[in-house]
Amino acid sequence: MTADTAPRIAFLGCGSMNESILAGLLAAGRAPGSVTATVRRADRAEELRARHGVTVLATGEDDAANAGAVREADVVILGVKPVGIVPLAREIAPALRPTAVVISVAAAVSLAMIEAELPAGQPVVRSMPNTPSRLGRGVLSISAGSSATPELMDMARALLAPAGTVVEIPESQVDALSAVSGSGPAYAFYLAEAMAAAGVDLGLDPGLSALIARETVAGAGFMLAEEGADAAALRRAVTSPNGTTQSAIETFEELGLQGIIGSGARAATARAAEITRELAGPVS
Ligand SMILES: NC(=O)C1=CN([C@@H]2O[C@H](COP(=O)(O)OP(=O)(O)OC[C@H]3O[C@@H](n4cnc5c(N)ncnc54)[C@H](O)[C@@H]3O)[C@@H](O)[C@H]2O)C=CC1
Ligand SMILES: O=C(O)[C@@H]1CCC=N1
Repeated sequence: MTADTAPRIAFLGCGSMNESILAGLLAAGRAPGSVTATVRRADRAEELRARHGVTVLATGEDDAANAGAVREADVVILGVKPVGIVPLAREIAPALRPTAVVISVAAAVSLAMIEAELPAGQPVVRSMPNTPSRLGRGVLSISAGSSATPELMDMARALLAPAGTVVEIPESQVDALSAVSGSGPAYAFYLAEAMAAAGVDLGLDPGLSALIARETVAGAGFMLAEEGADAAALRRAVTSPNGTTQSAIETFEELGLQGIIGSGARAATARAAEITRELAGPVS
């Protein structure tokens, strides 16, 4: 895709999440010239320019950086912390092209909260991505705002597809999806940390234990990524009857690990709802 034909994208707030999507799109061939990003700090802007070759504006240097980035954009991806989304939408509203699609990747900020700040009819999409988007292996949900037509959702799907698997869901399911795939990479990394700690406990050198835990979770991830993979079947293939793995899995079951993971996911959705309430402010 050349910079001339590709939709022009503005990434507003380019931290952990938006940089992951940006990197995924660039790795798949998107032209750096079709992208502008904004961040707060000049040193972070320089880092992103050096790493990705895209235009990056720093709000710390230029108050009008966000407005400047969106003026020519066909797609605007809001990637600041949830508390910053509504003020950012308000800030860019006068500079948006009427046809520009605004995609928010923020947890807990509803389509209605964003739409309320934008000109009537501005198309808005809510997305819940995850950081493996950087490798083109993300999961990215999309949910349509009130002015997002099916054609526009097809466009959003095609735009994000190079970053990973795109699934369209009703907005009511975003918090649940976020508890599985949005936060999920952290659960997998946490598992790798726990396995490394277990190895050290069993007497392994810490460096060796970290290496084998990391490579094992990554290797298992590659197997899960194969066409038609089934997590339970893959697990059974490792678990010899009356063998060592069976002992480990039975211990996990006895200690209620599945329930613990369920509780963690429920806590994530509860926190999302709580942040939404905090952002909405006191009901008068
Ligand atoms: N980190 C993750 O794995 C995921 C994050 N998200 C969502 O993505 C959003 C961003 O999260 P992270 O990337 O983790 O945060 P982050 O703190 O790494 O990135 C935020 C970036 O926004 C910049 N920023 C803040 N205010 C700005 C403004 N007014 N104008 C321009 N730039 C501004 C900051 O300088 C920073 O670079 C959040 O709303 C979060 O809910 C969603 C899914 C996964
Ligand atoms: O932790 C968070 O709030 C964000 C949303 C999903 C992943 N990270």
